[in-house]
Amino acid sequence: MKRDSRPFRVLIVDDEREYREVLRLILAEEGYLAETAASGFEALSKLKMVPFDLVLTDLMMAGMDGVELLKNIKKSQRRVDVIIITGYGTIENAVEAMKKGAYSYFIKGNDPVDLMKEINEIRNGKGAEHEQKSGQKSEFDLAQFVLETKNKQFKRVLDIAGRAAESNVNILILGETGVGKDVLAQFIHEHSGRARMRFVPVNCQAYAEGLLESELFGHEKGAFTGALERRKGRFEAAHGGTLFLDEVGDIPLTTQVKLLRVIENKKVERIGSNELIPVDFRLISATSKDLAHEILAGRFREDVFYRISTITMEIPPLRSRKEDLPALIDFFFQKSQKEHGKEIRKIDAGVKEFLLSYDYPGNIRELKNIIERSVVLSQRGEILCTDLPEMEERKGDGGRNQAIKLKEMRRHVETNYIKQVLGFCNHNITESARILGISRRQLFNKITEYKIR
Ligand SMILES: Nc1ncnc2c1ncn2[C@@H]1O[C@H](COP(=O)(O)OP(=O)(O)OP(=O)(O)O)[C@@H](O)[C@H]1O
Repeated sequence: MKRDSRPFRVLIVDDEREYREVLRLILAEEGYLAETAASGFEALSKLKMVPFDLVLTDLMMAGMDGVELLKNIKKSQRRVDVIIITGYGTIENAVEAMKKGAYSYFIKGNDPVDLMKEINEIRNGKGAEHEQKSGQKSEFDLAQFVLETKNKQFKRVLDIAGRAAESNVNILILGETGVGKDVLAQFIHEHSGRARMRFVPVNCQAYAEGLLESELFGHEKGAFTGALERRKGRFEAAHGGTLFLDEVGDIPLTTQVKLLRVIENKKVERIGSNELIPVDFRLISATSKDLAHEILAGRFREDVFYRISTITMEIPPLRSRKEDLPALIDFFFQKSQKEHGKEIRKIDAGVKEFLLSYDYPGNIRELKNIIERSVVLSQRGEILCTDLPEMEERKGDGGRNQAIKLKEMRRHVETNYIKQVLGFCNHNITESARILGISRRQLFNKITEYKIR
């Protein structure tokens, strides 16, 4: 939903006349239609008459405070976003207010440029996105996923995820690429007490080392070349909600040290600043790497591992839960037809057989892609074997499998024959090599390779 087709109306509520007037002037200069109210009561009566988009309200006010006002607004006008304005001493209350549906909070005395950015964000539509999060309707639509399973191991994972969601503990999700770690992280967030707040994913693999730190911790203007503006990091963005560190195994060691500090102290320091900003987040991490191996190789810190993995769960690869394939295949066919406006009336028996027996090294992502592509490429409502290049590749694979078998056969025959000759020659290597028609060195190599004793 774009809101910039009509004037964006902001209501400033503060019992301090000077402050609300200054804010009104700044907002007017930025092109907003700003009005003021001196109390929560006045604000509510103005809200009844004028359709405001955003309310900026002071937290501490006589009569009705900012949180009370927020509750009243969310009761009757859920679409109106609210930013809480607060002093340093009352940040905790502002955080509580965010849990009750405030969009964010702004500390009096901070640079108003930050506040303007936040307001712009709301105007540009992110507010609408957030509104979904803070309202009854969830952005993560369970109907978009198959979270029922016939597989014992995955059933257990879902059960643990559901129970762990209610707590605040750090969760580590393991599993091969494409098994649905991201989906499970969102599932946990949506079942937690933080569901109304943000779910902030960070793909740690996607950033160069320095950039990852700035992404996570934020930076001050001029903190490094290219830091043209002050920027909040993802820890701050996840305040009150859930931070999801995807591919956590790819975080460089130096960043891991800093990460550990934030996880332990729940305070973040933007790059180029000494100020410690309190952050309240729930941490979910995921990786497709073998972290035990990474720790042994000196690429992952053991202390970080223990911090992030109070509860660990591993999603099984799709090839080991083939009993779920029929439901998943059906789901992705339905979804793709709807999304691409196509109707599939006939699917080749060979295609079905292939989809049910293929091993999916790319897991659910691969299954989803194969089906989506076949639906997009389908003609006259039919899906043919030729629409699935994976089937052709597999035919080629048949040849490779045969080659492996031949190699095994050769190994078997050679091992037995070498053993016989060695016995016949009383384990004399020179004599055995002569009979076999190979050099001493070649025979040594074969004895080692075939582990002949
Ligand atoms: N249970 C599910 N139901 C429907 N779709 C799913 C399910 N699990 C995963 N998917 C889909 O499969 C794709 C891969 O899922 P996801 O990104 O969660 O995997 P991942 O394990 O996090 O992968 P990576 O390790 O590459 O980050 C996504 O498009 C996702 O929507």
